[in-house]
Amino acid sequence: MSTHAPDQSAHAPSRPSAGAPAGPLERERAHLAASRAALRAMRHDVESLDISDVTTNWVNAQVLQHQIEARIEALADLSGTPLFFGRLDRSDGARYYIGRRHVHDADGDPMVIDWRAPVSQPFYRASKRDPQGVELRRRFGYTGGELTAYEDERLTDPDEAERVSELLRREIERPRVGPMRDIVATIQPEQDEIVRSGIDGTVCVQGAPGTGKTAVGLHRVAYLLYAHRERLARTGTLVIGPNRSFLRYIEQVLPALGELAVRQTTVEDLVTGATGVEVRGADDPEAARVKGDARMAEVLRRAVRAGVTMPSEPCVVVRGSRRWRIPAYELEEIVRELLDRGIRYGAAREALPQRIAHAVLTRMEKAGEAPDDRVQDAVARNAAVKAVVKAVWPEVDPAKLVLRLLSDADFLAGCSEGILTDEERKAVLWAKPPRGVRSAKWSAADAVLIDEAQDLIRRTPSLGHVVLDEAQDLSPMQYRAVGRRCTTGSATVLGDLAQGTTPWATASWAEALSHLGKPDAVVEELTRGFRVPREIISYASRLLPHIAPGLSEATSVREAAGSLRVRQAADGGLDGAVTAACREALEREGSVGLIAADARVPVLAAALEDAGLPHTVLGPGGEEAPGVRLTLVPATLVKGLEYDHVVLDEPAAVVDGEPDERTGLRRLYVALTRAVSGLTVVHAAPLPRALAAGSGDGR
Ligand SMILES: Nc1ncnc2c1ncn2[C@@H]1O[C@H](COP(=O)(O)OP(=O)(O)OP(=O)(O)O)[C@@H](O)[C@H]1O
Repeated sequence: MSTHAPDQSAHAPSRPSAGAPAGPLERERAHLAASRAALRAMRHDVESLDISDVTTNWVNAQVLQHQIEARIEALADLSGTPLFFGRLDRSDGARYYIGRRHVHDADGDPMVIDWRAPVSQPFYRASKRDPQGVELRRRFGYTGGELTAYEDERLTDPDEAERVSELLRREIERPRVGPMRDIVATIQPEQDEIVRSGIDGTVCVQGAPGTGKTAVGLHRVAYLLYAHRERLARTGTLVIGPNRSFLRYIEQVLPALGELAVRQTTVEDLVTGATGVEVRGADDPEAARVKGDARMAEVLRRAVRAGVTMPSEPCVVVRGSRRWRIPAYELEEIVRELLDRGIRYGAAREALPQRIAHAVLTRMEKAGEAPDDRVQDAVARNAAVKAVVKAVWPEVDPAKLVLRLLSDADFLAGCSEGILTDEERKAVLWAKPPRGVRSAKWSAADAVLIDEAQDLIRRTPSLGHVVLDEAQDLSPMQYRAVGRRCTTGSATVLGDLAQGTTPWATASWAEALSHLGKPDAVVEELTRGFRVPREIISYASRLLPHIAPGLSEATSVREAAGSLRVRQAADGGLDGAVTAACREALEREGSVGLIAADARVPVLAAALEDAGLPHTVLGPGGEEAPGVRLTLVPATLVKGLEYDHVVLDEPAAVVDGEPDERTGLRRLYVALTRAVSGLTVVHAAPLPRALAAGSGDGR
């Protein structure tokens, strides 16, 4: 492999003069300029479309105009985003430039191929061992939108050794400012297999911090939208992340890949949106654990059906001069049959009048009448039939039902007999029941219960594909809520068992996938880390035996010696040492994250203020002011995020901020694995034993 850049190459490229034979870099720049011109022409063609002749009415014109505007937007040439990042020369003589989108010339011949097209696949997968018909793979390097370097791999040349791409290293180490970027130019083979796996199967990815799970999940959505655009346009896709600050961090990736219409949400926003309840309360850990337990699904199923009563009176339908009488025992048979069929409560309620009407019609036929469908419909709407339905199979409001379940001890006891213990019932019952659905201080777990109840009444529509990130933190009931949104579709489940910090954190993917309703999903493991330098990941991995003994330690593609510093502050000098570490980090390029136990955030914010260091404090909403490089991040919000330089304040306080030691050490593991280039740990209290142990290097 060889890398060529103006600053390294013996043949520093100069601008080609007209007619002079250009060097390789000039030729590539010329192709870039031609591709940009072709893209402008494609955009111009769409802009100059005249739709006045082809649309017959106003609505069609609006729809078409909207489509055209979307297409124009999609054809924008974003200045900071290179049109292509790679080239493949195949043994059969074909040459393809690989980029974020397809560009063709005036004759329709491709100038740039979409990275998701099948011909692009070898760009990501071909290797010396398996060249896949590729002779040369060229990667391009850009500086500020300018093509400045390229790197070649001759896959069929036996004399050329395989090594880590310099451009990949540079791409990973490019300072982070602002939100997450796409990795389309450097997707690795093991990641590409997940990105391009078929739409019909659910994939679960267990991966250590920084192995690219989030990146892979987002690129998979972009890939599926390309490969199955029509199907997914009909059925929809959804990305679910742990909180709003995380969603803000990732929100630019799909638009940068040309996908503007993918909804991104949290489980909480998903279920509150669907049920219309507002989360204004919080549960204590035990109540939350019980409410999130999968056994609650059966409790709710019983609760929903608890209102069904067996008829004690016959149903008498009067039509003209005749009376038709369905005895109570026959009505009971109908009701039992509907209960046994296990269909949704609401669907059964709609079917009941038709069943009763059918029984009436059977009698009419026996009496020599010849009633048709219209008569059946009329009977089903008869007041006597309606009265039976109302009494026997009452309408159920999901929020009211959950309200009753959590306020009425007898009702809860009846519905949870043999399922919950007395203590568990006590844990979930409201001490002071609210007066109504609106005044109730619903918790996040309550909203999930209401969503489950709603689904028992009416089927939740399924999407085509759902990506679930940081999945290890979901409760079984939350997995069910996500699962019912992809019953007829598929899912990509991403997570790390070692980073689970909820009381109900997933212990095994097999169990999680069964709650999700996808027990046959394939579980893949990613272990090659891209974010965290080797020295830092092995320091953090000291915690692994205590937090997830079964998991293997992540490796790192990057050796960045000197990236880890552990400093003991003098007594009373912690805040000063922390601000000093932040100041040092700010001397370097890139973003700086100061991570601290939530309880320490106000003190540190004041210390930064006193030290005159401009910063933003990350809140649940996730706002980070543009241009401010230092962010103070509460430990509970840092999952999934990353910073070029991390200053970690008082590890012992991070551990103590959690209800138990294992969760505390997991939180610490998350905090220790956010750094791309440097980590400075500052402590006054002794380091947690699991971290200090085995250091052997005087730390
Ligand atoms: N193939 C790649 N090329 C370049 N950068 C990559 C690649 N894969 C991952 N990265 C980068 O590594 C960093 C970590 O990726 P990502 O956040 O997706 O990891 P993760 O596994 O979700 O981490 P965590 O478990 O901490 O949430 C990101 O900056 C991402 O852009």
